Amino acid sequence: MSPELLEVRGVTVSFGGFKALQDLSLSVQPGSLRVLIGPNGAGKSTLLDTIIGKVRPAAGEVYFRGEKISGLPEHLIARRGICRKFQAPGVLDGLSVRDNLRLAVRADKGVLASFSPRRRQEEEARTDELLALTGLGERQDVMASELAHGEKQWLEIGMVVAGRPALLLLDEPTAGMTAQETAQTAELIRSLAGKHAVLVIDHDMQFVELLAAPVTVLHQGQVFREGDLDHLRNDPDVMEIYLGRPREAAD
Ligand SMILES: Nc1ncnc2c1ncn2[C@@H]1O[C@H](COP(=O)(O)OP(=O)(O)OP(=O)(O)O)[C@@H](O)[C@H]1O
Repeated sequence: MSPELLEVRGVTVSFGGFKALQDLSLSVQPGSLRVLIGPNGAGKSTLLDTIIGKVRPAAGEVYFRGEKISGLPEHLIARRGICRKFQAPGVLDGLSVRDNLRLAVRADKGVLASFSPRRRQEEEARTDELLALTGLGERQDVMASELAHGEKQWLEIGMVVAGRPALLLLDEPTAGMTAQETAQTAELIRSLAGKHAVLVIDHDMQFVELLAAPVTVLHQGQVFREGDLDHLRNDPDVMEIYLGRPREAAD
């Protein structure tokens, strides 16, 4: 039995004649944190689209907990425990932070569950946990519409986590954030690892550094390198493809 949570095996994705992913293989272990980087058009978003079932591979398969999921419809893949942030129910601006999180907890447990007093208590306890996780405890009574950009992103992450995904996919979670918000987001994501496997795409190298996780570099639809950021940053071939300029210029 494979110890991997997710296994992408030899996946090729074609758009017309163009291969956005070419015989790509990658695996993610339970509770691990991994970062995907690569130049524009490397295939990062296409890879996430393929994992969640939005895009079907022309060749190769995706396995989750040892079972083949490629070819399944998106909602069935989501039900198995894979969630990409934008698939989650959106934040309701007219509700408080706490009410938004409680709704997400309730959606996870099922509507009928909230009628039992014991379940109501569990719901509140889980909501408290998510407030602590997202660092939004002091903001719990604030309307979502009043939140700063970073806080809203943390709320969204909290709402996704309410569904207890085994694998969480985050596409540029720090876009538009201040340096301080970015640092807090890195801390939040690191605290998710262990309980959830997390695969993060980002272009912001300071953020990637703060995540302190193994990095996979994609290039032209293939895995180009894997390793830690320090190592990759000193790899002239990575510099060349990542900066899109000849090695001499990068030097
Ligand atoms: N639906 C589509 N139809 C045709 N081509 C597509 C489609 N989606 C992506 N592509 C192409 O596939 C390649 C990979 O795109 P993808 O968005 O996965 O790259 P990326 O690494 O996420 O890039 P970025 O960092 O710019 O978001 C690009 O050349 C893109 O133009």
